[in-house]
Amino acid sequence: MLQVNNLVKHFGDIKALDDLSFLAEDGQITGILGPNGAGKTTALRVLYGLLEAEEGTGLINGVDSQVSPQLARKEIGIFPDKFGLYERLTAREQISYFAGLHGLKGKEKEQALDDVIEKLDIADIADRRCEGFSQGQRMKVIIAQALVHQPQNLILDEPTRGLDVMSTRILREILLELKQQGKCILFSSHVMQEVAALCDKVIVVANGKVAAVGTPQELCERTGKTEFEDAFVALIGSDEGIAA
Ligand SMILES: Nc1ncnc2c1ncn2[C@@H]1O[C@H](COP(=O)(O)OP(=O)(O)OP(=O)(O)O)[C@@H](O)[C@H]1O
Repeated sequence: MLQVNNLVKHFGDIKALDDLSFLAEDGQITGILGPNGAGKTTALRVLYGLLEAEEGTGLINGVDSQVSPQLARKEIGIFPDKFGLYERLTAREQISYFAGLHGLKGKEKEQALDDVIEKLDIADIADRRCEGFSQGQRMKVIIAQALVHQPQNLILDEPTRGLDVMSTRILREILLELKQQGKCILFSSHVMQEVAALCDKVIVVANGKVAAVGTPQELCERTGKTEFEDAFVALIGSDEGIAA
């Protein structure tokens, strides 16, 4: 379970988070949808303890990520907004590096690597250097490194940005499978259809605040619209910075 309570964060004069609170539950895919600059990345960074908010808390399975970052990170996997692979490492070495960062060693680490490589169906590329990997292969390696320590929660920041159609489809299937396993998945997006198609709950964020929370259908009903896109515009007054 992932929760932020009353987050306030400024960058100079910019109020990036303005009393932001939300909850992402186990066994669900929760989407944060908002235009450019809404505060999505800032909120996720506070949640995984990379950034300190002036007010409020970020909780991972109830553990405050500022107070107990090590404990909190055990239960969190991160798919960052900008990712790169170490081109000279093999996929297995890359994933192993992240397993090591999470304190896995020896036989336990080897078993975790074998498990995640099997789960993501990347045995055929596991011992190849990452240079030359396709987008889909890269995406799977990044997911594997996020999941190798078997966290309960997965946070993805704009995961489909720059991905081709095939890789996006594979990623969606992986997220749905993780949801079936009872994991808590939280992802940010500014792509409306993606959020509408995948999410059990949508948190609409604008100007560092929550503008609305609900299933895509609930948000349509609440605004009296049949299309999610129209509901979104009704909720935040504009669709600038949002992709259909
Ligand atoms: N390190 C920083 N220094 C200065 N301003 C920042 C910094 N990080 C974020 N901001 C500002 O805080 C606000 C929220 O930014 P944030 O990146 O959280 O938005 P976002 O919703 O993730 O946007 P996008 O969809 O464009 O990634 C923006 O006005 C942004 O310019």
